[in-house]
Amino acid sequence: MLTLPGRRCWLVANLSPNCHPRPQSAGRPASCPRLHFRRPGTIGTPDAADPTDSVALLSLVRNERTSLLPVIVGAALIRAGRLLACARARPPELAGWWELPGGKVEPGESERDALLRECREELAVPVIVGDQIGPTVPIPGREAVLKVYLATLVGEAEPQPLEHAELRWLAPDRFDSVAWLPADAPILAAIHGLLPAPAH
Ligand SMILES: Nc1nc2c([nH]c(=O)n2[C@H]2C[C@H](O)[C@@H](COP(=O)(O)OP(=O)(O)OP(=O)(O)O)O2)c(=O)[nH]1
Repeated sequence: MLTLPGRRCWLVANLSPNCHPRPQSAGRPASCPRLHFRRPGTIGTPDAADPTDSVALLSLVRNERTSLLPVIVGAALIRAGRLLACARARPPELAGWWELPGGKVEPGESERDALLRECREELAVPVIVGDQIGPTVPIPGREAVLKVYLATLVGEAEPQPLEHAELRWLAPDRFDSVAWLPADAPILAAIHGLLPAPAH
């Protein structure tokens, strides 16, 4: 059960496997029998949902099946068994820490589109975005979560550090040669498990 800022209601989720969402159709907004609204203090049959709230909330809940927190997306760009690591240049408190390229998902943007945009803005390269890798991780000190997707470069273009201090391609046995932002740790472990050990 969730409460929503500015909404004086509960959002109740029915997790029964027999409960299926109804798609949007002409003249009728999308609705989902899994989700109902109840005013505080009410029990029993759910209230009829306000359709405006319903659509807004469904888009939040359906937003890539994530939490209601804002999402920071990162790209695990892999080439020849190596991962692209990027040293932050700003703000001062994050400068020098290493991360995956990416950033905030803008309102109305899908997570994949945000990654395409961020890779263009930060690295000047087109990419193909694959599946999410590793867990969705809360970012310490921020009301946001980090989600990382596998990605591959399109064509021969070399990523440029347009917004970062430095870029490095790291083999799995060199992941710990740089200081990663703490939220990345479980995701790096998942990427590590995916890549073959380098031949020496
Ligand atoms: N891009 C990226 N951000 C990460 C990672 N790990 C991690 O904790 N973060 C944190 C650092 C920042 O607090 C936040 C990303 O914010 P940001 O300021 O880079 O996002 P942005 O580029 O969209 O924002 P802006 O500066 O353009 O306003 O997520 C990561 O691997 N990649």
